[in-house]
Amino acid sequence: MDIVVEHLTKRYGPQKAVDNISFRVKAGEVLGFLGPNGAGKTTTMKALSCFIMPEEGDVKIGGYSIREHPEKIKKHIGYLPENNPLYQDMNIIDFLEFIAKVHQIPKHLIQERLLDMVKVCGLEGEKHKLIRELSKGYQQRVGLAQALIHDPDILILDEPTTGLDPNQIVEIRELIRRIGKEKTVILSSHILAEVEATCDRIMIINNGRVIVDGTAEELRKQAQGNEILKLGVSGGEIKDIFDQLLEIETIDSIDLIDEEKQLFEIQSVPNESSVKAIFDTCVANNYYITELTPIETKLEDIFRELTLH
Ligand SMILES: Nc1ncnc2c1ncn2[C@@H]1O[C@H](COP(=O)(O)OP(=O)(O)OP(=O)(O)O)[C@@H](O)[C@H]1O
Repeated sequence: MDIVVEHLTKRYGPQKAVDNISFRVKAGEVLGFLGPNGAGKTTTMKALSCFIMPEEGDVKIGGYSIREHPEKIKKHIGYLPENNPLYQDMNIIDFLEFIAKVHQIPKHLIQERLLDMVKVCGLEGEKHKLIRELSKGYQQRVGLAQALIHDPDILILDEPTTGLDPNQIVEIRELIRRIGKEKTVILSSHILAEVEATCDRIMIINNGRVIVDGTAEELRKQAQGNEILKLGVSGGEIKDIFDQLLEIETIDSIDLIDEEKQLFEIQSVPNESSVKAIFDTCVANNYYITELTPIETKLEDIFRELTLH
């Protein structure tokens, strides 16, 4: 089921929380919304889940508009809100049964769905505990189970790992990845590693606008443009090596980064690789390469560069 967002705008008073956002999500895709605090991620997710109505623009899910058919759309969406509100004094089974009834799942199917969710979300050992007795990681699993109980095609997860310890984060990410094999997933985060580890595609949002949209690899390419290599060469005088490398036409600049280890940082001209020419030059001069590795622009740097303005 595809999601099509067209010119979505939501204002709170004079402020545009979401400002003319348009994008598409294909069925089966896992999309990460990334952005600093207040960027507009939650507002966009609420509009997609029909919890708020935008002033302008539209969202179409499976061809249905949120303006005309919110009830139809809600049946296809599972939503895990920020801070995962749960009824603390219910046990897991009672809570999930309650949510199943809210979704009007036929009575004779509820038991089977409950057991399914307990299994999928790894809640077997805890299912009779009260929600307030659960660890945060398990509470988050219950949040996922309630979002999935009506078997929606689309899952919208607002900061699903916030407040979890590193082990719990890994577990929830694995669970999302597993679920993402069968469903369209949109999740938000301000942690880059999170979206990189979980999502097929990343959208960076800032001040209510989409400023970048692509795979992690595309983002890196877009940001760095040129090949950057870390090169270590021995078997010759550093000045001679430097001069020989300068002869290579595809090399744009060379920096000496460690004199003792004879390490250089090499930047190639746009759209060219210098790897083969470096290798040939070293062989021709009886130098030997101690290191040759591409330097990737860190997504952290790209994120900071794009959202600090
Ligand atoms: N109910 C509201 N009333 C007034 N302003 C709001 C309301 N909800 C959100 N905003 C404002 O809209 C902007 C976008 O908020 P939103 O919650 O969508 O951002 P976010 O990217 O999800 O941020 P965070 O990562 O901090 O959760 C913020 O400036 C926020 O203060």
